Amino acid sequence: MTDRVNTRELILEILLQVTREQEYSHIAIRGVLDKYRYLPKQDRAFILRVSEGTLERLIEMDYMINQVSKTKVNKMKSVIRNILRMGVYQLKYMDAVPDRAACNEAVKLAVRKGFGGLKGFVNGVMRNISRNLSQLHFPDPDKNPLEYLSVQYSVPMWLAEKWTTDYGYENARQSFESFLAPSVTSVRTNLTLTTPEKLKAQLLAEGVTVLENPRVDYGMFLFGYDTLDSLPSFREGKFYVQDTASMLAVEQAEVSENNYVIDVCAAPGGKSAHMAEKLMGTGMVEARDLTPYKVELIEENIRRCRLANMRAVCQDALKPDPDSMEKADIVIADLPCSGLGVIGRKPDIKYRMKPETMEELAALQRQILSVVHNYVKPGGMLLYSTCTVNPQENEENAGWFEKTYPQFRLLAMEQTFPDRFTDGFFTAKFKKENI
Ligand SMILES: C[S@@+](CC[C@H](N)C(=O)[O-])C[C@H]1O[C@@H](n2cnc3c(N)ncnc32)[C@H](O)[C@@H]1O
Repeated sequence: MTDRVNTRELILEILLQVTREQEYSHIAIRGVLDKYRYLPKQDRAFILRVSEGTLERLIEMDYMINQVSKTKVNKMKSVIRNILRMGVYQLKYMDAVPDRAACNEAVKLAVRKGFGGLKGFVNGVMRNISRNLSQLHFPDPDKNPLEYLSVQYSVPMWLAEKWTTDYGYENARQSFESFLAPSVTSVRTNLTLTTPEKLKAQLLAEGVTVLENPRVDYGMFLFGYDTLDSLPSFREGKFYVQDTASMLAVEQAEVSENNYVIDVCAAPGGKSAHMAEKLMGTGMVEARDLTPYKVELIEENIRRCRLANMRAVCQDALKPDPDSMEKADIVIADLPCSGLGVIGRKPDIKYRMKPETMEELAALQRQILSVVHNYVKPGGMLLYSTCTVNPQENEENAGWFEKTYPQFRLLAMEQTFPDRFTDGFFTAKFKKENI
């Protein structure tokens, strides 16, 4: 490892940004990896592995530390708490890091960050866990099944309880387990610019490992690349990073030539771009979002994917737009949600989301739906979707919508649960009767 930059200090920086400053984990990690692009691949892989792994397993790390430390984790200084968490992660999950190195580096980092007075404490906790790793106890799955789920898969108790109540214990267990599996990059071929065969050949030539997506013939999973920006195929717009469940949601909309589509909450533009690509240069997709920053993200994707039949517009979905009344063949309402289906890619969601926020989000979704359904033409479609797994935001909202707006008929509704290759996702497709 290079000694000009201390990789563990960068990992600590990421953990502090996420746990203290409430930064999103993928943004904090990406920020550091982008800034230190010049580091050797091995160092960057270490930063990614330890920061992602520690953040995914915070509850388990705290449970272990609390067994050996008189000062409980929630009473520790945040720097010390996070040094211990990342140190214990290395002890438990990284055989390639010798225990002695994990302990020594944790102590050195505490000193470097101005906590020399606590070096004995850090040393004591780390060495105690290292010596007794196999003797630490964990909740018994038979006696305390919910506590077991919470600690084993690092999910808060309320979420273990709620998911078990809503969908059953085994579904909860499998979903939580899938959140901890290494995440994959799922991509969709831009069929307006290339074919899956040609894209695959180009990616292989760029040194990427490619696995075909068995559920979508233009989808693939990519492994073994450094950053997407470093791939010419990405910069040339030949593929878009998109989860399988999102691709299947767009397939449901049955877009046809010359359709006018309004996507009311569109940034960064994944579903809109997919729609525009399916229109093969015809029709128009209007991709709207709340802020100029979000609109710029959409515009970047329009440029990169070279889509002439898509435009980005700044528009609050809660404010009725008189010019759009009954104009759209398809309205996409992929609304802000609790995001429980994407915890595998964004682990901080499981620590931040609260039941009361989920209630607020379910109410916000109803408010947005009650405005944007007006944009659908008679005979047109409304596609409601979320990337969450929560009956209140999903089936209950779909049921509420059908009851409140009887001119819409529910054609199909699907909840997918997360697995290693797919997010948890919900779609409900409605048709506006031709009356
Ligand atoms: C789930 S994301 C959309 C993802 C997008 N459909 C895609 O596939 O790439 C929800 C989006 O809703 C936007 N949003 C939240 N409140 C909004 C509002 N009142 N009006 C418009 N957009 C809003 C957020 O900025 C966010 O970009």
